[in-house]
Order: sequence, then C-alpha cells, then structure tokens
Amino acid sequence: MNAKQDTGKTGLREKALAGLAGRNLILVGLMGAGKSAIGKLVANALDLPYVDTDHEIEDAARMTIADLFAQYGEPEFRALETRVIERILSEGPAIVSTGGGAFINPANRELISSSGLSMWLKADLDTLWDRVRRRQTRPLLKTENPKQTLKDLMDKRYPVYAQADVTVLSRNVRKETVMRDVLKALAALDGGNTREE
Ligand SMILES: Nc1ncnc2c1ncn2[C@@H]1O[C@H](COP(=O)(O)OP(=O)(O)O)[C@@H](O)[C@H]1O
Ligand SMILES: O=C(O)C1=C[C@@H](OP(=O)(O)O)[C@@H](O)[C@H](O)C1
Ligand SMILES: [Mg+2]
Repeated sequence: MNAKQDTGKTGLREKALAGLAGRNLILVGLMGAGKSAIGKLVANALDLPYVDTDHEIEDAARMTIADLFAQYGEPEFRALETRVIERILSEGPAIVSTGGGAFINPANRELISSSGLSMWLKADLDTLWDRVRRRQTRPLLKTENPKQTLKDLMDKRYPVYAQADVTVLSRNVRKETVMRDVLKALAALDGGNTREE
C-alpha cells in the first residue's frame, strides 16, 4: 500500500470516529444482513471492541442459540437477549452486532436509542437468502419454506428496522466495501464530508 492510500484510510477512520462521537454503534437488520461479519470488520477498522449479542447469549447460556431455542423456547432466548443488550451497552463504547429480532422488541429499541447509534444493514431478499441458505444455525429458518419465512419476516420487520438512526445498504459486494460504506455513513454524521483526503 502506498503512502497516499494510507493517509486516505486514516482520514476516513478519524472522520468515522468523530461521527460516532464516543457512542456505541448497534447494528440491526435481518438474518444474513452481515451484522456479525461487517460489525467485526468495522470494529477492527476503528480499533474499538466488538461484541455480538448472540455470542454473549451463547456464552451466558453455555449452549448454542439453536439448542437454547429447542430446549427453552424463544421467550427465554428473548429474555436473555434483553439482559445481554443492557449489559453490553452499559459497558461500551463498542461495535455491537445484534441478532435479527433484537430491534423488534420496543424495550430493546429504547435501550439502544438511549445508549448509542443504531444502524440498519439493509439487504434484498435474494442477497439475504444467498447468505443464510447453507447455514443450519438459525432456528427461525427451520421451516418448510425458509425463503418464504425470510420474506415474511422482512415484511414484518423492515418498517421497524427503518426506525434506526442510519441505514446502510448491505449490497452484494465485498464485505470490505460494505464496511467502508459503514465508515462513510458514520463520517457523514460529522459534518457530511465523506471525501477521503
Ligand atoms: N457483503 C457481504 N458479501 C459477502 N458475504 C457476506 C457479506 N456480508 C455478510 N456475508 C456473509 O453472509 C453470511 C451471513 O452474515 P452474518 O454476518 O452472519 O449476518 P447476520 O449476523 O446479519 O445474520 C456470513 O457467511 C457472512 O460472511
Ligand atoms: O432474526 C432473529 O430473530 C434471530 C436472528 C439470529 O441472529 P442473526 O440475525 O445474526 O442471524 C439469532 O439472534 C436468532 O436465531 C434469532
Ligand atoms: Mg449475526
């Protein structure tokens, strides 16, 4: 990498940090949006701690999300999810990837809006489906027609995700490109200048 590119990246990082202004960044959106994958890259780029609520839930319950749903049901998972979100946000600032259902609960939305910046990673159905179809880790998609289930969830949840502070398209491009779109969206919060010097 040459010196000019290096300066450009540093510029974007600093502007993104200025836009975030010491707050938690909470990624929301449907399964397959890239909350976990992109969140990790953003945290790495900004040198901030990265936390995935699903991972924290699995740690606390000492079992996988799939086993938690199977053995205790979704209500128990949702209760744990709210507790984990509350704790994580109080320990921030961090880049926080939530599970797809987290932002749908009004209590969680309240917690999120009072302690950070929410960002909706938005993707179209075919992109989401392509990313989740081969994975067996998502209990809500263990249905006869999982693509239709994803579509139904999309219809129900998109109006709620739309309440997030910022929306970034999780396009069918390299993850690094989406990560940079996230940084640019953050930078735009700091005076709207996303140009990289
Ligand atoms: N922009 C992208 N391009 C290609 N693959 C992606 C992209 N974003 C996410 N993925 C992949 O899609 C899958 C689902 O992403 P993940 O981060 O687990 O989504 P979420 O946490 O929102 O459910 C992962 O295998 C991830 O690597
Ligand atoms: O959409 C949902 O309700 C869920 C999404 C999952 O997370 P991802 O969105 O990271 O797949 C996980 O929290 C759980 O399976 C429930
Ligand atoms: Mg995830």
